[in-house]
Amino acid sequence: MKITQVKLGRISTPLRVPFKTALRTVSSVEDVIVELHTDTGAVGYGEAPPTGVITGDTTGAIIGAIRDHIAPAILGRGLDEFEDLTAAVQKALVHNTSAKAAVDMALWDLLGQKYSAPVYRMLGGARSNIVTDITISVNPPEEMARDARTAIQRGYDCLKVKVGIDPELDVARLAAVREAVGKDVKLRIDANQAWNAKQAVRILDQMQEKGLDIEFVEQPVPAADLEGMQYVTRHASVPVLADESVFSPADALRIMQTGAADFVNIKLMKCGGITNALRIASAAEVYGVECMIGCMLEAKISVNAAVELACAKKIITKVDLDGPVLCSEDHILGGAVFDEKNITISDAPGMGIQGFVPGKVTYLDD
Ligand SMILES: C[C@H](N)C(=O)N[C@@H](CCC(=O)O)C(=O)O
Ligand SMILES: [Mg+2]
Repeated sequence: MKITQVKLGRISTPLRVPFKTALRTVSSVEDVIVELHTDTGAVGYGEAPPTGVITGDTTGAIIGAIRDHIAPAILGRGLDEFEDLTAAVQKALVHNTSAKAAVDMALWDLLGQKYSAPVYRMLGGARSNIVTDITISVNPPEEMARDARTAIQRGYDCLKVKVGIDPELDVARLAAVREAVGKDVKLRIDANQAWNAKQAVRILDQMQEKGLDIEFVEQPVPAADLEGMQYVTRHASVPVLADESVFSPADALRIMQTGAADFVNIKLMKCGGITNALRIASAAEVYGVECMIGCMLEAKISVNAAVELACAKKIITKVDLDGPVLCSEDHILGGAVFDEKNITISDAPGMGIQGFVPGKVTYLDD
């Protein structure tokens, strides 16, 4: 099986409600789509969203990185040299992790198709169902309470609550959400780097003193502030999960070796795909650090790839793969079934993606 064409396209999917974090507000998911065509007729699918505020990747940069750097490194090469192919993707240029992730997942999709096996089974096959949380955007407390009630009505029992805009409102936000959902719903919070270390400890302690029962806090402090993160991990009454501080396997190792966080969030868009995500998962197994599998605002191809990883590895104990259920439409055929919180993996070879609803992708060469 040889790669004969790297085809790029764009797809836009509206969100049910605007998605708001301490870093950005958006009302649609905008993705670059990758198709790796082969001489056997098999097609590998990949996807990358431009999450500039976290990865630095823009739509233009993702397209340029794949078209001008990554595609020339893999075109004409065969799947038999899989390890060299995945290495060529990572070595084609520095940074640009979203572009690398899109191509890397398409290569894994092809590998599974070549050997007629679902990717999650090739990687470990720990389970075939997972349960995701759903994100509540950061807004005034009463609006967040309303959104939390809607999520409960949709069947979710674990909410990831965004905080960090006007931090003085954050305790009131969580109090409103807890009151709206009752005591049996899990609440985890994501500050997206908005606090400083001392402020984080104060806010988290206030939340726990009020009995708000927070499962963990995600990325309380700026990505580069590992000392701050370690301070929060040591002093706060709530466990800490590192997100924006962990891009590469080396970042993950540093966090694990220094105890700067209790858990790490693996996202394909930060680490450059399944290949590096597996390295992070292996390090986590060695250090006994549980992982979350997360996503950016992504549609179903790349979240489906993350589902493959989550279903393969038991060290992934927390799931934040709500991209598809935040969308009001699904333009992608095949892959995992996203039935609100319940995600069931496809048992088709590769990653099970079958293409797109006609007319929804704008191909760049057309
Ligand atoms: C969508 C997911 N639940 C999430 O919150 N992901 C990111 C932010 C993604 C984005 O801005 O696109 C996170 O910080 O965990
Ligand atoms: Mg996060």
